[in-house]
Amino acid sequence: MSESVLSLTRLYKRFGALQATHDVSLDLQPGEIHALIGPNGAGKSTLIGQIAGSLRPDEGSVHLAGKEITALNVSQRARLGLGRSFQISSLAEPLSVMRNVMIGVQALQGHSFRFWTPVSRDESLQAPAREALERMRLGHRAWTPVSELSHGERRQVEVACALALKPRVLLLDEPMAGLGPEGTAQLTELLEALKQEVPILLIEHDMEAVFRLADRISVLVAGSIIAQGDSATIRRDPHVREAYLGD
Ligand SMILES: Nc1ncnc2c1ncn2[C@@H]1O[C@H](COP(=O)(O)OP(=O)(O)OP(=O)(O)O)[C@@H](O)[C@H]1O
Repeated sequence: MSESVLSLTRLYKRFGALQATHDVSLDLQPGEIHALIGPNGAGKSTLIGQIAGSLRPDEGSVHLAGKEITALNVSQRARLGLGRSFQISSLAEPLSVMRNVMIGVQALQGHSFRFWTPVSRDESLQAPAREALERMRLGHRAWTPVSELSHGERRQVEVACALALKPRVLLLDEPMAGLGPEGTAQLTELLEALKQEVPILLIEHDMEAVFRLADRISVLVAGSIIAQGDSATIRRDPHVREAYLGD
């Protein structure tokens, strides 16, 4: 196997008496989509926090492209290539799609204002934003206000915001939530095309999308990984069926 782009090693996180993650290890290989699934309260958000840097694990380590990032904060991790989209949309509704993506690039580049070039014409912000929008097939909507987009298009903009920062890894938190069948099918197709360039850790409740997209699946129940494997293995695992999928 090639070297992992992202690896979590024996992560523990406790809130008072509650062990929210318990000895969680998983990794993400180049070119793959690794899905993390589990019932409500399983610890998925807690794990995402430990990967993204908003929560510090009590024990264990996180490596990105071979470098230990366990002690780094959210923006340091983002600069090293940890890209993420959020469960709750953070787009600015009145602004154009392009402007929303550019704001993200600007924040990462660390120049919040410039003397000579108006932000809207700054090519160092526009070029990566445009490229990310093209990859999400949203080039034709670049100058449309976000308020006029469909729910599915907003999700694509959110992924574009993460992509414009040229991440090594994408962490996607329930990207299919609230999408109809058409939006889900379109995003599924886009993510399938994207994974060769940027491996994806996908947290998702839509099991049809997970089984279609994921090269590997980890099942988190009550803070512990109870099974890991490809779709076929996970579908027939008796513990997973009992704890999560139902019979
Ligand atoms: N800051 C916190 N303080 C105390 N308990 C917490 C905190 N964050 C999460 N928990 C608890 O940890 C457990 C795991 O929660 P978490 O939100 O990580 O699960 P989840 O799998 O993301 O759930 P969902 O799918 O509903 O979002 C839950 O019992 C939750 O109540």
